[in-house]
Amino acid sequence: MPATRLPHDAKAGPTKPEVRAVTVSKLGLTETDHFVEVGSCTGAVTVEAARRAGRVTALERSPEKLDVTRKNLAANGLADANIELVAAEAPEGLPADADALFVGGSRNFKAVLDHAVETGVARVVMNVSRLETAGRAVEAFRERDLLDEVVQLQASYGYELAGATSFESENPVYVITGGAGDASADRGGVGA
Ligand SMILES: C[S@@+](CC[C@H](N)C(=O)[O-])C[C@H]1O[C@@H](n2cnc3c(N)ncnc32)[C@H](O)[C@@H]1O
Repeated sequence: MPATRLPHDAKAGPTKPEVRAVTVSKLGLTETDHFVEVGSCTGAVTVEAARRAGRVTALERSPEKLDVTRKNLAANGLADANIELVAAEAPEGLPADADALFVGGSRNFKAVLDHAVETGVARVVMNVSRLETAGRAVEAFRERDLLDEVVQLQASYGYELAGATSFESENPVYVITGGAGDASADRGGVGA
């Protein structure tokens, strides 16, 4: 896969490359999938998902940020890909035929998860950085029988200090994974 270029920036993004790698892996995207994203912001995840999924719908409540998504998709040669960009605050605007859903923005997340259950989304991944929101999100997955696992990721980046290598740490991110239906074993779920 080519490296993801993000020449256009937006507040609250981008998701770090290491977190994107795990997120996209958990989503298990294939070329027949309709991938849906809530909160595309810089489009960092949108770009990587669009290289794997057959169809993409990206929702972003901020029209300015949606424009950043659009520009970064173009910067990665994906301007003509099968991607629909929707300026809406989910659950408004969510399609009913998603195979894989990534919740990158947490507003209304319970209603978003309700929609995932109602429409039988096979793979759902939600990334959360704030502890309290992570706790509520895990509960919401569990209450809806969506939960497979929770992974806490924390990357530290090495930099040179006095001729040696020291590390600068990023905030941890909670990657909550699951899905509707009986596909837990296929997703490698551990029944968290
Ligand atoms: C943490 S950022 C996502 C970062 C993104 N994954 C990236 O790499 O740039 C969260 C984004 O979700 C958007 N958002 C939050 N809740 C939303 C909702 N219910 N519907 C649509 N967008 C939402 C916010 O406007 C914000 O741009």
